[in-house]
Amino acid sequence: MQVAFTKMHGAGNDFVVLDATRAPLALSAAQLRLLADRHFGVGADQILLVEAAPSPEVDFGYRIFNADGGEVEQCGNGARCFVAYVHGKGLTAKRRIRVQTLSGLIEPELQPDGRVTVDMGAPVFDLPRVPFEAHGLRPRQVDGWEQWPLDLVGATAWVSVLSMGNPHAVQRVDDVDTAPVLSHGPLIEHHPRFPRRVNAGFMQIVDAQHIRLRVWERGAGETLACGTGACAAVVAGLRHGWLQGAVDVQTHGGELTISWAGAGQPVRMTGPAAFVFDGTIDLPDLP
Ligand SMILES: N[C@@H](CCC[C@H](N)C(=O)O)C(=O)O
Repeated sequence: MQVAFTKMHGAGNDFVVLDATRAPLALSAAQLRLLADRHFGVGADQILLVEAAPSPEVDFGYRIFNADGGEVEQCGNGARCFVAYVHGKGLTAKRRIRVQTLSGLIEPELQPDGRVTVDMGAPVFDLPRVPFEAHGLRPRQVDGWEQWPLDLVGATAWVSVLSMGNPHAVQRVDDVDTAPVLSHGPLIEHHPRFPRRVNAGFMQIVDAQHIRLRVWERGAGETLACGTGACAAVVAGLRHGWLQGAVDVQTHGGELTISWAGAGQPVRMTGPAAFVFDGTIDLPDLP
């Protein structure tokens, strides 16, 4: 099967974007893994599927698949690339669109300078909805909000737990360059307290308006940036009182700006979205 695609990235978090607005596109998990494979396929952290609006209230449907082929609820950097894609490919003239994801509605808006701002919706702190199994665990209060202990092999990671539509465990570290992202990231991702696995964030506070962040992503490993991870880290930092106002998040792939006005309010994320190239790939039938 010949599949046309567009390669994009948002702050180095890279995507294969597929247009399924005119005809449905059903790819198996193995085909998605091949598309994402950096040696045998195109290469991407996530595959984004652009679909026709599933209801009159929205402009498009948006499905997201991790490099491991699993479908997920939300992708922040992908949301910025999504609006740049539908606008750039002439699928809509609108600069602000309403998009249905698995975890709800988001509203990305293309700015005059080419950057994109996304209303990512409100963060969720209700632990069963993350989902996080806290029974029998004792949290500690740190600067006004709880952190939870995760037993790793020979170590304990204290994490703030929340959902940005997808699950996040954020820990504060002194220095992201020396943080155990590659060794602890996979252990946190697969920790039994997270029944649907989790994205593991490692946040260094530079000052009240700046953080450095690395994220070990569920289903993709460490990426150059994670949009929902940046939102989750800033929300955690604001709740703990370590941050104030709009916060610049420095990742290995670029900078994002995140703001959040408090409980029940949506998180707003601004950052870049870039086209890399268009192509087609001959995808074999893979069950
Ligand atoms: N790169 C993303 C998040 C993609 C999904 C994530 N790995 C998950 O499994 O929840 C972003 O920019 O938010």
